[in-house]
Amino acid sequence: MAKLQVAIDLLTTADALALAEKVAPYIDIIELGTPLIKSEGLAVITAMKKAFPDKIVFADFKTADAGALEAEMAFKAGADLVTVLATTGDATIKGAVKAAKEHGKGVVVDTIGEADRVKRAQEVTALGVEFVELHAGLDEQAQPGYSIQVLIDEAARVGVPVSIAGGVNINNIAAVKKAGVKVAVAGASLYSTADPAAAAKALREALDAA
Ligand SMILES: O=C(CO)[C@H](O)[C@H](O)COP(=O)(O)O
Repeated sequence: MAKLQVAIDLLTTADALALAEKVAPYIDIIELGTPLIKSEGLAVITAMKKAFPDKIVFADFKTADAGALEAEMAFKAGADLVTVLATTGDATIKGAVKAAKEHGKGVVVDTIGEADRVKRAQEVTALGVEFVELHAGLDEQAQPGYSIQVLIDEAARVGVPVSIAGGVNINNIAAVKKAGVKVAVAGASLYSTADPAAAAKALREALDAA
């Protein structure tokens, strides 16, 4: 069964907690977005884990260096998963994985900016990461002609555990699921809507549909 992850790209802990409260019944993973962590610091991770101890808390650090140190910071603050960039060297990913093993936690590799997402996903899976995020970031999504279909096609052929992030919404969630993802990540389609709880419920139902 695929998991549903809410990506919280808001800027305050209060707003993040309020959104999490609304969508919590329908989601498995709470992602604290990179701008949120830069705005509020590690304290937002601790606050979220304290408020939702049964959810998987995902710290979107997008680490590019000092993998062990940064992963350690995230885990000590309460994160269950932390992201490292696919574009960084294997040594950084290995360092984060080592810290994860020591804490009983996990590393997710984010392919944002990676030229060959499929090849890199296969390479880094061998380093012991939990799964790889096939990701088109917010700036890439804003480019003319962007379509999430490219990520869906990659997920269908990659052959290793992946999530998709890059504009997941109610119109494409069935195709995202059909591609065999481990996790579907939804950000703007939840936090930018008037009724995040209803939107999360609809995504959950679509994901769980046979
Ligand atoms: O990590 C991110 C941007 O770097 C976003 O959280 C991710 O792209 C998911 O959000 P959305 O569904 O709005 O694309």
